[in-house]
Amino acid sequence: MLLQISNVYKSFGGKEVLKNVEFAVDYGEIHGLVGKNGAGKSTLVNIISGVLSCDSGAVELDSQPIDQLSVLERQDLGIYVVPQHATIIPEFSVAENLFLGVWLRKKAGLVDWKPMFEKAEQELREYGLPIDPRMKAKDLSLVNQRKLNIVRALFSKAKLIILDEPTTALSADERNSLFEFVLKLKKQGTGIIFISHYLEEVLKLCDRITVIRDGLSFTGYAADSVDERSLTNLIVGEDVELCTRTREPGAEKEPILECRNIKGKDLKDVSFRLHRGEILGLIGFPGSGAREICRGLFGLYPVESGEIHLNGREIGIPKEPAEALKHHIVYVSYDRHKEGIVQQLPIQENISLSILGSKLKKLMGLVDKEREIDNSTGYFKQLNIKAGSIYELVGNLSGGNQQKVVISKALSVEPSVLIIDEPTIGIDVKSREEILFLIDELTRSGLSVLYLTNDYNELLRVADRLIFFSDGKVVREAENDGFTAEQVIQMRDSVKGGAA
Ligand SMILES: Nc1ncnc2c1ncn2[C@@H]1O[C@H](COP(=O)(O)OP(=O)(O)OP(=O)(O)O)[C@@H](O)[C@H]1O
Repeated sequence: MLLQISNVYKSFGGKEVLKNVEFAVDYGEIHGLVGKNGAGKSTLVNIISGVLSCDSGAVELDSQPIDQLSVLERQDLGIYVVPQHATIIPEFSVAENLFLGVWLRKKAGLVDWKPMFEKAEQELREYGLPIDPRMKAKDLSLVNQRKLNIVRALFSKAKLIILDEPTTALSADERNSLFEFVLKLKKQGTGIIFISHYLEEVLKLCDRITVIRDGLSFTGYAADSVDERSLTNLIVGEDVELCTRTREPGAEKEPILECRNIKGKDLKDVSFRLHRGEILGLIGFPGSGAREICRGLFGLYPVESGEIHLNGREIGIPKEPAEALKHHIVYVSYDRHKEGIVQQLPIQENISLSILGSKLKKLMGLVDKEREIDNSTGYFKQLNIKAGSIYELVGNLSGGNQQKVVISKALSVEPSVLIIDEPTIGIDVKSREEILFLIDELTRSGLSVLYLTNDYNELLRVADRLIFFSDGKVVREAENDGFTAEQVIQMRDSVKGGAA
């Protein structure tokens, strides 16, 4: 075995997270690590990489104990974590990123660019990522940024690579391309730990799967884990009901939001309507205008001209989120770390951030503390946030529970238009269904939703109508009439370039 973990126990201030975990990864094995939000997956990864030490138990690499080694010492032995959020430096070239910390230098200390680019080109080709090493990393697609992170680990002679939710926000095609890349690593003998909440891909890609539940581990061969449903039940410990929206046929079509000829950098001419109580699915490649209009409606993307009508009345184009919030238009960003949470603040203050200037405002700029606690406690319970109390720091929560805080913050505004961009990132199957049920329920009392996600299976379960974006315009509209994800991909691809 490459990695062997036995009897691991870890608690945080009396909260037992891992009680007795056994886990092993062989050379050339892809090992799936799954569990509910807060089950302890990241804690286990941190124990493997050396960020945390376990309270008791053993961690061995190549049959040698590594418990006492630091993160850097473990990296030298070949353990690398590729986090979900690419750790590349966007303004640096691909080569500079690849050799970060070990840039090739001339005698005078200056960077020796020519050999550095040549070596980078050679390494990238060798590891199956033939991209231009001179390119700025920010210009790479999301999937190539993730691959660059993996190549960086390989270049540093990684034996064990831990991929933390590597397919988040990737399209179906990009996911497949990443899978091929990972399978190549497996063939070369690299051990891989693959963490994901997308059980379909875990079952497809992994040789073995370990489920962490109630602090314990259960390992089995993927081929024996009958299907997604039985794996879901093992993770959650109970049957999960899937949310399927039951639209009322002939529901009243009262427009609530209308965008007319919206133009801006990547927005060439966007017009569409959103009806009261409707969930409208937005589909399009990056840069097609789908994400740009979502952000533009919340003052996070520059819109130069056009009209936005809300409830039949023209409102100005928001220049900043506060202006959109005044109209009860809220956006949940795909990037919770940059635009969703403040790690250093407790849950209750994070949830309140969107309503400090409205619902919670008291005379003389004071905050209505009682209302703040009521509001946060309500969402804490409703979204089943896993934490000791509303006073726990958000930075201490698991990723999925942080996302629930972001959604609570958005719902606190009592939005009339909720714009959600990859809302279920990092959320486990049970929580995802709870959130979908909640959104479905809120639309029955008038909430209207713009829903943007690459997960078309999820989108098709909840959207009433779909609009397709290409080249900064809406180029096709369709009622969601029992389409499959494959059909949606075909429709999306057929409109690329602007043809309806
Ligand atoms: N530094 C810390 N201090 C206190 N509690 C912590 C700390 N780190 C993690 N926890 C708690 O340990 C538990 C496990 O968290 P962990 O991040 O390992 O879960 P996870 O399985 O990775 O979840 P997710 O799927 O949501 O990312 C959570 O309840 C979390 O709040």
